[in-house]
Amino acid sequence: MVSENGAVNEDLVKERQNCSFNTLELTHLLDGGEAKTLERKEREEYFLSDPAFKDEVPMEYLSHQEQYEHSVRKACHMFRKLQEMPHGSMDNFREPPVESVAQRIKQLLGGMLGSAILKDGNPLALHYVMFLPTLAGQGTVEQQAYWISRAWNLEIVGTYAQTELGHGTFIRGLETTATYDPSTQEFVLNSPTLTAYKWWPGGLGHTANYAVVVAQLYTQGKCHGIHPFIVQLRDEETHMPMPGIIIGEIGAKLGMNTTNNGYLGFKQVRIPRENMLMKNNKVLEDGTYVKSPSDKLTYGTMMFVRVVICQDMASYLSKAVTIATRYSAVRHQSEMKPGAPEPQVLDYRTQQYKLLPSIASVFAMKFSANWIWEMYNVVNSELDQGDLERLPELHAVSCCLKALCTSDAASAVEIVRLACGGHGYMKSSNLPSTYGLVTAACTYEGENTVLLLQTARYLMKTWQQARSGQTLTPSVAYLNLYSDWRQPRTVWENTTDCVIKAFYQVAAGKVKAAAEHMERRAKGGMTPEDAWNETSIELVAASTAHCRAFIVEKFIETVSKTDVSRPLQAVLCQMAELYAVYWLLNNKGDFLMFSNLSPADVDGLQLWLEQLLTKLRPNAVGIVDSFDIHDDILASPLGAWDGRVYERLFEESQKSPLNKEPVNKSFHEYMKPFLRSNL
Ligand SMILES: Cc1cc2nc3c(=O)[nH]c(=O)nc-3n(C[C@H](O)[C@H](O)[C@H](O)COP(=O)(O)OP(=O)(O)OC[C@H]3O[C@@H](n4cnc5c(N)ncnc54)[C@H](O)[C@@H]3O)c2cc1C
Repeated sequence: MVSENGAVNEDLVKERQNCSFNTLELTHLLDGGEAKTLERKEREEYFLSDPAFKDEVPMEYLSHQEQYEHSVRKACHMFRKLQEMPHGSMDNFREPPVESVAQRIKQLLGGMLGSAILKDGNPLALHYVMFLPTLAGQGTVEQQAYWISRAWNLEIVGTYAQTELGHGTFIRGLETTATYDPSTQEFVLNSPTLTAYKWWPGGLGHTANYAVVVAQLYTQGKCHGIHPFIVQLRDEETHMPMPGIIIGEIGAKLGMNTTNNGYLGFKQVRIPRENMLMKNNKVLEDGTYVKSPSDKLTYGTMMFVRVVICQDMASYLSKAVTIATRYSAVRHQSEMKPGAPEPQVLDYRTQQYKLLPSIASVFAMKFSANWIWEMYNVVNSELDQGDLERLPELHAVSCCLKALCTSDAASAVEIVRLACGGHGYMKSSNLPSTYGLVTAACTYEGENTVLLLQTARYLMKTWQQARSGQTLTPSVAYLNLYSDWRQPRTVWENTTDCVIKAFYQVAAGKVKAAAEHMERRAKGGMTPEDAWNETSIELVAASTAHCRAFIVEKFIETVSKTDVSRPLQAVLCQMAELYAVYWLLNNKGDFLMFSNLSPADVDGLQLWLEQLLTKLRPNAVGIVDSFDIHDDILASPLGAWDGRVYERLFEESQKSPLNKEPVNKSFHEYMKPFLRSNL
């Protein structure tokens, strides 16, 4: 039913009336408390009410070049506003004090506010996300004092240039060289081949004037592997490329078209010795190389970035499911019963199956990101005391969690986009650009398959330890418990305890199978490397099962411990169960093979899934409303709070430049002569 006079759509009004819990309570829970919700809303109001961020013509109708120019304008305005943002207005009466500038920057670059202002990527993002943290993490105290203050005050704009045309994952294979010349105390940077050109860094094309460049270090005739160097790319006044710097943008991509990803080649470019970031390894004036005692210290930044990625994935997905769920409540289609009115598409079981598990995934990602953040802090404080024991475990968990959160988010965004039928294919729905942003994260900061294989390496090691009877660290302790999956089966029960156990049984079974198959290959005469490669499909599957098991466990554990009202508790538990049963049924072969599940139990599980969908259906709109996403952040006619889907879609269509004139000149230039010539 279409609303009159701009009122809220009647279906949405009904949905909201039928919601069984207090949506504000869930909003506060997700934000981390009422004060945080208020802070968020103030921040959103401060930025989103600014007319400088509004587009007269939607960005997608601009040329590539215009899109870039608008993005730079918006990005500069965004960070200027951030600097001017009142810091203390709330300090006097709010505890804890208002968020730090670093937190605000994170919000401005993240999946909510950031993607509302710049839908297709921010050309200044890398300056904050990678350039500054690398200076902080890898520079000496003197280097930090000089470079961080210049970067922080935006006297210079930087990026992080690691990936090359020829190498991404395999960073030891990078070809850019930095050769030390003791006679001038300079490094000479060179790109010996085309494949040595840097390729991908955000902001590199036309935005940054400096970069941290990762290159093979040569001194005294010897290669010491890859190291980071600060290189000036462009003149600070004219922005012209510096001598010997070959620089530009890599071109249009599936998404993120305004991040200005660039290429960079060096022709014997000289930089002072002091521009090598020397917190860990050093080159002395005479060219002597001094190696750091431990290079594990850079793990911290990597892990921090992965946690942030998981949080961002939850944000992007929460936007997509809000759009698709509100639309599904407003959209009526077909006849369920002959002659009956067309139902809301949300009432179709298959539609619920597309939307509700995707909504549940948002919670799963948020809770597991919180959990790994706590683990990160514990392990970091242990590191300060010289205790490195849990570092490999944290590394393994962060790798697979980044991989699953990004790949789940990418498939869920696509599922809910399809759930919006044709309208989901419209750029204006904001679902295509959301997909572009999310799927990129499957590749950057560690390609997902490669990350899962890193977790697998850890699992293979711990598997050997389990076999030799050693006690294992918490996230892999299940390998001790379920190492023998051929032990007699016990009775299956549709309970969360039984389900969690089953996920771990599957993970243990898959770890064991991969380990045994690798061993068998090695015994058959294969080199360990070949055996690894031959077994890698199963290794990736083992990592995935391991990660899914702890996401399920953390989800169920978190909701059972959360102190909330009973109606909300019920909804959260249903979400956690739905998430678990959905993934269980999606992989039932594994569960039949490795857990207590038998074929006779599958019908019961299917019924459980359907019952959960039925229970959650009346709260679907309420749950996405609780995400409390500002209409300007959703930026979608399908998902706005008032549900005026058709009016808004039509309004959006009017923004197409083609509709500015009744007849396009191409009719007279091409069509008419063509049509006439056929007479
Ligand atoms: C949007 C975006 C932004 C980016 N921003 C930056 C940036 O700011 N700075 C920067 O330096 N880089 C950046 N990158 C580059 C990014 O880090 C690399 O794309 C990434 O590391 C993967 O490397 P690759 O593209 O060379 O893929 P490859 O490593 O060539 O991977 C190709 C395929 O080979 C497989 N593969 C590779 N190695 C193995 C292995 N050991 N075992 C099994 N399979 C393997 C992979 O799984 C994949 O399927 C960005 C990339 C994207 C998409």
